[in-house]
Amino acid sequence: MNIHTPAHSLAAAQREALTRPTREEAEAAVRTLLLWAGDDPTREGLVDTPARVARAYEEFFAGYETDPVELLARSFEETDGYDEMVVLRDIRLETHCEHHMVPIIGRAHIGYIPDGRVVGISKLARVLETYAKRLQIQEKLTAQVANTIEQVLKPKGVAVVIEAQHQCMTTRGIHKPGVSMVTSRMLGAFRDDASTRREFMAMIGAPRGAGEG
Ligand SMILES: Nc1nc2c(ncn2[C@@H]2O[C@H](COP(=O)(O)OP(=O)(O)OP(=O)(O)O)[C@@H](O)[C@H]2O)c(=O)[nH]1
Ligand SMILES: [Zn+2]
Repeated sequence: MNIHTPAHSLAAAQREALTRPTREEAEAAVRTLLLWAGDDPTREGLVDTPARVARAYEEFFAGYETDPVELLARSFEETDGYDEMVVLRDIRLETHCEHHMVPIIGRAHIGYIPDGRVVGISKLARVLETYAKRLQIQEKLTAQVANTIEQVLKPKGVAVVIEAQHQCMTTRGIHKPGVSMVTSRMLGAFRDDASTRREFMAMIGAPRGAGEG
């Protein structure tokens, strides 16, 4: 695969090479996991669980079916020259860790400085949601959201900060509840100009240290 393949199409291209199992095969896999956990998949409480899990997976991983670039396709130019920062803060984030397939729960903050065009503000949250409904690591999710906004909208700058708790660290393994991971991706003016970055950090009430360096 060409290294210049845009991030948003990577998952789609990779998936083309894969054969999707049938619903029955997916449910059979869940039955195997129930047995592996040590339970009896034929008992009353579990007999419908494979179907429920398959439906839940359709919801958790619906983001493979959506092209985030299309979400940003409609933009508006009648802004009377508005060229200040636009920030969407405290967007609830739910995604799944690609290592353990357990939830990562947190908040995201997205900012950009328009260059003649603005986008419907809900679309920024939709871009986040599309990438979040795929298996993720937080760094990749952060970069994908910022890169997509930059590629499509071509603004003067894009900033994305994500703070999240990883259940693979809170409910298993190292068991450290209360620990958040903070990631940021700064592009354009947010990367080049410290005062722009500080203004964004102040607007989102950023955790100390986020986005610096
Ligand atoms: N960088 C990064 N690491 C993550 C993320 N989500 C989970 N991880 C880490 O991925 C690593 C996977 O490490 P492994 O040693 O392969 O797996 P493991 O034996 O289950 O690791 P432990 O969680 O330490 O028990 C762990 O350190 C997780 O904490 C993420 O979004 N970003
Ligand atoms: Zn994990």
